[in-house]
Formats: sequence, C-alpha cells, structure tokens
Amino acid sequence: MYFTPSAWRGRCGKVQLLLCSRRIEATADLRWRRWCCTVCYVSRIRYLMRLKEDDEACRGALQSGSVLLYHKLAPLLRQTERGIYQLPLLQATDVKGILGKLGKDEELLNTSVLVGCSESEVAQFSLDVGSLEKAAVEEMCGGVFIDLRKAFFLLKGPDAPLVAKGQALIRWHQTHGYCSATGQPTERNQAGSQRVCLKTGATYYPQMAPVVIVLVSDGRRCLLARQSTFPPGMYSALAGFCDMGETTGEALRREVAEEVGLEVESLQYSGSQHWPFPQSSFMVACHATVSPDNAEINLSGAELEDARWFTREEIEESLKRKVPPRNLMGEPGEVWVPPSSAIANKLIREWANQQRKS
Ligand SMILES: NC(=O)C1=CN([C@@H]2O[C@H](COP(=O)(O)OP(=O)(O)OC[C@H]3O[C@@H](n4cnc5c(N)ncnc54)[C@H](OP(=O)(O)O)[C@@H]3O)[C@@H](O)[C@H]2O)C=CC1
Ligand SMILES: [Mg+2]
Repeated sequence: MYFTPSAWRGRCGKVQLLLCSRRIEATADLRWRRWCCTVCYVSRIRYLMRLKEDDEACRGALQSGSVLLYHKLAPLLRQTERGIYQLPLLQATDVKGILGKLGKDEELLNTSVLVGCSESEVAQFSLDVGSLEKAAVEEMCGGVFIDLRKAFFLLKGPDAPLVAKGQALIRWHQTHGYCSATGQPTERNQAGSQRVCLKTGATYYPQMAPVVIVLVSDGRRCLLARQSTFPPGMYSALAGFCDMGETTGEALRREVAEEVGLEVESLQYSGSQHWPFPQSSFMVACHATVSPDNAEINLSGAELEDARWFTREEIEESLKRKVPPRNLMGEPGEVWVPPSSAIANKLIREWANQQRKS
C-alpha cells in the first residue's frame, strides 16, 4: 500500500508511535523495530519539510511546540540535583505566560525559528528573549543563561549540537535583515529557514563556512598543533577554511602544506560537524598520512604557535586528562586535547584506537 507523506504523518503520529512501541516490545522483532524507526524518521523529516514550506502550518505547530530560550544568544540551561546541565525545552504556552508576566507582547513568540522536532513530532523552536530582563526570565524558568562557549561543553549528547544550531539560526536572522545586493529589508518565512528580499524576491538561506580538519600521522605518531589564542596546554588537529572552488582533499592538502610544511600522501574521511565558533562552520574531518621520511615540521609562523609529533602513549595520557582543565589552565607542560563535543577529539581517539590495534 502506498501512503502520501501527509498520510504517513497521520499513521505515524503519537498514537501510531505508541502502537509501534507496544508491538516492538511484544514481538522484540529487530526487523520490525528497524522498519518502524525508518518510517518514523521519514515521517519526521517530511513533517519538518512541510513546516518550512507552509507558514500557516508552522504557526500552528509553534502554538503547541516547545521552545529553547536564549538571552542575547546565551542559551538557557538548567542544572539537575546531581549537577548535570540540561537544555530545558519549554512549552510555547509557558513562554507566552512569561512574556505576559513581563509585560511583553505574545507576538515575540512568532520570532522563534524552527530547529527540529521530537520523536512524537512536537516541533522545536529557538527564541531569543534578549529584550526581556535576564534575571526575571531565569527565575521564572529555574535556569541560567550561559554563554554558548561554555554551554556547548557543559551539555552532553544531542543537546550540544541542538543548542549550537538554535543559536546559529537566531544569529543568522539577526545579521541578515537586509539584502546584500539591494540594501532593502529582507523578510523571513515563519520557520526561519530562509529570508527573501522585499524588492527583488531574491532568497537567502542560512549558511555555514566549509572547514577541513585533519589529523596527520606518519604511521607511528600524530601531529597536533596550537594557536596562541588556545587555552594554555591545549593542542588540536590542523584546521582551515576552504578556499572558493576547492575540494575537501585540495583544501586539506593546502592547509597541511601551509601550516606545517608537509605533503599529504593519503586521506581517509572520518566525519563532519556543525561548529558554531566563531561563526557557523561545517567541519569535514579526515585522517591523513605523510611519509615518515618527510616528516620534519616547518611552521609557517603566521597562525600556529607550535606543532609537534605525539606518540600513542602521549596521546593516551592527554585523553585521560579532564578537559577543559579547571579555569582552562592545565598543569604547566601538560598537554590536553579538545573535549568530546569537538570533532578533533573524535579524530584523536580514532587514531589512538587504530594504533592500539596495529
Ligand atoms: N570542532 C573542532 O574540533 C575544531 C574546530 N576548529 C575550528 O575550525 C575553524 C578553522 O580553523 P583555523 O585554524 O582558525 O582556520 P584557518 O587555518 O583557515 O585560519 C583562520 C584564518 O583564515 C582566514 N579565513 C579565511 N576564510 C575564512 C572564513 N570563511 N571565516 C573566517 N576566517 C576565514 C581568517 O584570516 P583573517 O582573520 O586574516 O581574515 C582567519 O583568521 C575555526 O572556526 C576553529 O574554531 C578548529 C580546531 C578544532
Ligand atoms: Mg588553521
């Protein structure tokens, strides 16, 4: 039987989901579980597509949706009794209540941007309430607004990328109110997935700058570097913005040659990540090898303060250190690597695991 996307939505809404999970429990059938997950995933994606295309549907979804709050781009976090930081998703109705109590027009809620939806298709939005008194909102929500540079590393699992995405979208709207070609105002759609120039109808979409990040190895050691702006003791994989027209491989080879004077022999893709600092980047992460016979580092000096080869033992020691160290200061001479929410950490762990096996 064939279902249209909207029919899928109906079939795979909350009730359907409940039925699905009951049947999963009853049958414990892995294939059925996989099928259900796929159907629900497709249903969620099609639902989000519709909200981006249909302003009326999106306004409706917002009324019963959940909202991540930001204050001047700092996200609201809540701490559990056990000291764990969480990202509270408030009900849109509660946000309206807060706006009302603080004498603000409910219309502010409509400036929210769509960031995703839950498994049961409750739409999720992010909203900046920078025009409200910060302490008053914090008190009403039982949370604290924390700068994203800190919040991103305090959150675990999917909360970290979600909080970064929410902030990136809010920030994009705050800085793209005018068309760069005509200077005329642009208008957003309800979901906040695009802006249109009121004069020419040109459409603008939120953008990320492509960046390559690479862990270079000579087979026995891996290369980490630091910029003078890094916290003391922190070393990371080499990274750099792609130039116009470059492929990932070209950008990566150029960055390695520019920054440490080495020639890459082979590359292997590892993964990717949206990185919100300082602006939105799309990080593409790879492993690379250089010949051990041509492994002498030659720093360009312009950007990097230091670059060094590290053995597996040294890397494993650095991975054991608590990061970031207290007050972002390690013991003098001790090297530490970016925390697990940074894709550099994934590259470094993968390399250490690979070395352990070989
Ligand atoms: N997630 C992770 O694990 C990691 C992420 N990163 C991120 O990777 C990114 C790139 O690393 P970095 O070594 O600094 O990059 P680069 O080696 O490309 O050097 C940065 C310089 O490139 C110039 N530049 C060229 N294009 C751009 C652009 N689109 N946006 C900003 N600057 C540009 C700027 O020079 P000028 O100012 O002179 O114009 C900037 O100072 C950074 O955002 C960094 O935060 C880095 C390491 C780990
Ligand atoms: Mg760089």
